Amino acid sequence: MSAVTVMGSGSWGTAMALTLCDNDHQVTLWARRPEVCHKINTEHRNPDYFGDLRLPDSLAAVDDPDRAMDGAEFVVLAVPAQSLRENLGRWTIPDGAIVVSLAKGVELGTELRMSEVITQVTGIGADRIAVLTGPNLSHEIAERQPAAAVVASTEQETALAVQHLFHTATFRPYTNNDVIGCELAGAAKNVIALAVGVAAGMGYGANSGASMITRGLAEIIRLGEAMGADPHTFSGLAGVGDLVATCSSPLSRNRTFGEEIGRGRTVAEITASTRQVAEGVKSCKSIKALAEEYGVEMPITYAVCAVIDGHLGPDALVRALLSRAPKAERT
Ligand SMILES: NC(=O)C1=CN([C@@H]2O[C@H](COP(=O)(O)OP(=O)(O)OC[C@H]3O[C@@H](n4cnc5c(N)ncnc54)[C@H](O)[C@@H]3O)[C@@H](O)[C@H]2O)C=CC1
Ligand SMILES: O=C(CO)COP(=O)(O)O
Repeated sequence: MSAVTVMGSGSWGTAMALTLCDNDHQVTLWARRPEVCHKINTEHRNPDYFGDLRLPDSLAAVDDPDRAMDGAEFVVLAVPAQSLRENLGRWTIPDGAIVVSLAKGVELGTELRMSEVITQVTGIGADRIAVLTGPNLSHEIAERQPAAAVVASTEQETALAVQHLFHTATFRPYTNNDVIGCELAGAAKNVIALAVGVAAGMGYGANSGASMITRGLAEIIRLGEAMGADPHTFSGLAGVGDLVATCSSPLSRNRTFGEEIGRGRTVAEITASTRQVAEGVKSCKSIKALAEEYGVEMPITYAVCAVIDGHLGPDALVRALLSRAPKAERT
């Protein structure tokens, strides 16, 4: 049994906390809002994210970050990507703790991956950081539906420790040492899910979705290879696996956000109507900046940025992609 603290009590932090409780770890969940802590501690529910789902009695919620992390051997970071730097700046991660990053985003302005932000702000070395990613829609995980995942770390011992930490009867993490590929894949698939959602919202069917998923994968691989990722990572759970799950599922916030755009709502309207994060709405810009930096073509990502910025309507997005100059598939 290990002492684990999950920092962030939204959908994914809560689902991972209950998975860790299923493994009999001593789990503390940090929630910003005292009323969320109260509900978790007294009613064993987090209704903003999981309706009536009963959380394990052993799960303790705390609203003070220092108290939440006191004595933690593992600290699991589950706040949105664009808030990670600010939060880490306020927190003190216990000496020696292994840090697990859950956020799927690339920081705006710096274009840093989450593990890089963690090292930059806390000074914690890459050998004590792991990234957990893969096809893991939180509601399915919270219902204990079977799923696989990837734990990536440059340090094999860290990857193995985190794999062991999370491995339950229904949740099966594999290890991987390609942190760049795993993090990039997790962030970039959200952008492709926005595009697939736009097409779905406009009434297009499976052919359009599959075409965007496949060409989306091609542009993610192009960027990944330029950044030094292992191309094999993209045919694994962090790549194709997460891309297919996110782009196909009505549970995906990114796909749903795209669908709403496809139906004619504005980005401002959709953002105002949900408290949940759709990381691709911001990360599309940092991924576009990476594409520019590495000189890689990412037409779907560029078109998504134009739609999010209001420069392109949903129908123009589809036209823009189809009217590009004809080319061979493997380029
Ligand atoms: N929900 C899912 O199915 C999965 C989510 N992820 C990733 O996990 C990360 C967190 O996502 P979710 O938990 O799903 O989001 P969410 O929107 O459900 O919850 C976000 C949580 O962070 C808190 N939060 C928001 N802004 C904050 C700030 N500035 N400072 C501190 N806390 C803040 C919210 O109060 C909430 O507790 C994202 O990067 C997402 O891509 C990864 C895999 C699955
Ligand atoms: O990352 C996810 C599934 O693996 C969750 O996707 P959304 O953030 O689009 O809901």
